[in-house]
Amino acid sequence: MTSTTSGPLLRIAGLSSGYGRVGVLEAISIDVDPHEIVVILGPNGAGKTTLLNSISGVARPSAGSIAFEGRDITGMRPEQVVRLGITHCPEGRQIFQRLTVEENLVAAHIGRGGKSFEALRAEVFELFPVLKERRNGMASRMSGGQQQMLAIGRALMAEPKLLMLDEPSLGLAPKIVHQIFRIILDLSRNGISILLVEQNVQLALECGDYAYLLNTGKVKLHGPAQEMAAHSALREHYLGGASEDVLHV
Ligand SMILES: Nc1ncnc2c1ncn2[C@@H]1O[C@H](COP(=O)(O)OP(=O)(O)OP(=O)(O)O)[C@@H](O)[C@H]1O
Repeated sequence: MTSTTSGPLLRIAGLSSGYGRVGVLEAISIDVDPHEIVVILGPNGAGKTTLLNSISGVARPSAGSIAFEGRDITGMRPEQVVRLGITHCPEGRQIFQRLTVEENLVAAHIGRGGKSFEALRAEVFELFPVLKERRNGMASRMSGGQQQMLAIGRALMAEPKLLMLDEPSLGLAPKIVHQIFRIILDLSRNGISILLVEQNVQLALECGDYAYLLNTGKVKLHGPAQEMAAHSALREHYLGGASEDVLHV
């Protein structure tokens, strides 16, 4: 196992994965380059969350490999994966509802990258001033948008090199969604690579660099985000009935 800084940050090659005997992903190959926002699209049940779960060590790969910075992390336990610099911000936010904003941030600080809790908290408060205002308030009392901000803030406390976001716009008002996407772009400009699962196809492709379309556990289409946005097959896939071939835009 060698570690290298050239090549993709994350390389998934021929990955099959699922839960116990339930196979979900079939021979998936995906790359995320440093500083890139890579978007994962696909209808309900396509396997998008399973992909993130496989990277973060929650779902078990049965074939293929996952390499991060050139190091094989296939099948590693979640706490090891986080320590290497991959943070998963799950769908549904999963913050500690009965803790305050501040307590949520404390719980997420694992001392991975060397920055102090205070320094990281200051960065999170700068990105999300509302979290500073509500730092002593109970998480459960916050709006959906504020809870999503807290979920991202928590993920940042682990100083990720790769941040995986699972449907961060789900259930949020358009104004808040745009705010969240602006933050995602800022994070990527600051050097964090992003793997973004998103149902808001248009916004995700506007913000992303490269995109993959999953359906029934397979990559059906992939290419630069701008070209994907113009691709009629993308629409067909959402409506069903597209060809079984993998199309490379
Ligand atoms: N814990 C689990 N155990 C067994 N099967 C699961 C589990 N979680 C998900 N699945 C199954 O895996 C398949 C893919 O689910 P997954 O959540 O990865 O899809 P998705 O693309 O993220 O969809 P959604 O947009 O609905 O979240 C589905 O058929 C689902 O029923």
